[in-house]
Amino acid sequence: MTESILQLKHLFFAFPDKQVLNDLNYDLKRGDFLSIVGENGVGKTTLMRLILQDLKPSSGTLDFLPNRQAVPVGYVPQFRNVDAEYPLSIQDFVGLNFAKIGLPWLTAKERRRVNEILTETKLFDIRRRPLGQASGGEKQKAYLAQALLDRPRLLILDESTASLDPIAKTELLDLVKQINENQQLTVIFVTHDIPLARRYGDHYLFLSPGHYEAGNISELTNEKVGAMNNA
Ligand SMILES: Nc1ncnc2c1ncn2[C@@H]1O[C@H](COP(=O)(O)OP(=O)(O)OP(=O)(O)O)[C@@H](O)[C@H]1O
Repeated sequence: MTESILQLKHLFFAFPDKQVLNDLNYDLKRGDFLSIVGENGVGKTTLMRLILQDLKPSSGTLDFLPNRQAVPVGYVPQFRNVDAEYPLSIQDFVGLNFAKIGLPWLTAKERRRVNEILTETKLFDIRRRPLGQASGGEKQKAYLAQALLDRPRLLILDESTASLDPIAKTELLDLVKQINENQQLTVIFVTHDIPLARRYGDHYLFLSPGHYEAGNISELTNEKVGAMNNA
């Protein structure tokens, strides 16, 4: 049986003036590609903040297995444009996570890892291009490369494809799916795009106010999306 890497049990979360998550239960398995969908304001970002331990559950548990240290988490944010004057090259940007205060250069081993990840994300040939002059899709791939540098076991794509053009969306998600399948990287893909959620996900978690549903991606039918959104 596939091992679990994250278990949510009776998870409740409320901001002082707003109940957001109600008794959420989910068992995330290693190597799964989980699409999380739901309308604006249902709590998708809140759930990511709980997983990233930026917020604490009001009650219930959220456990990494076998423990938190064993599950490094990578995070790719929503696309934000980088100023055209941004001075770092793509390779320096990707290597930023290795930079240490007072020691701004990388060791040979770190440089090798940066090159490996640039190759894996198909950025190697344009590694010297200033990030500010890269296309939207290339910038987002650079964020992906940065998130993969430390070999996460769980990758969160937090609306990371929103505002990319259709080709860039497909390129980014094809890359992630390849790594997901070849390296058993577990992926959480938060999106408003139901067709993309279906195309890449193995399972889905559909959040709606005060309610949720989860299942195999084939069960995420148009009828279900309509019914959940009107519930
Ligand atoms: N810091 C906060 N304090 C109080 N309420 C908050 C805070 N952050 C979010 N909320 C509220 O909690 C609810 C869930 O917000 P959240 O951002 O998790 O939703 P979401 O599903 O990610 O929405 P979207 O799809 O628009 O990104 C919303 O009603 C939001 O207004």
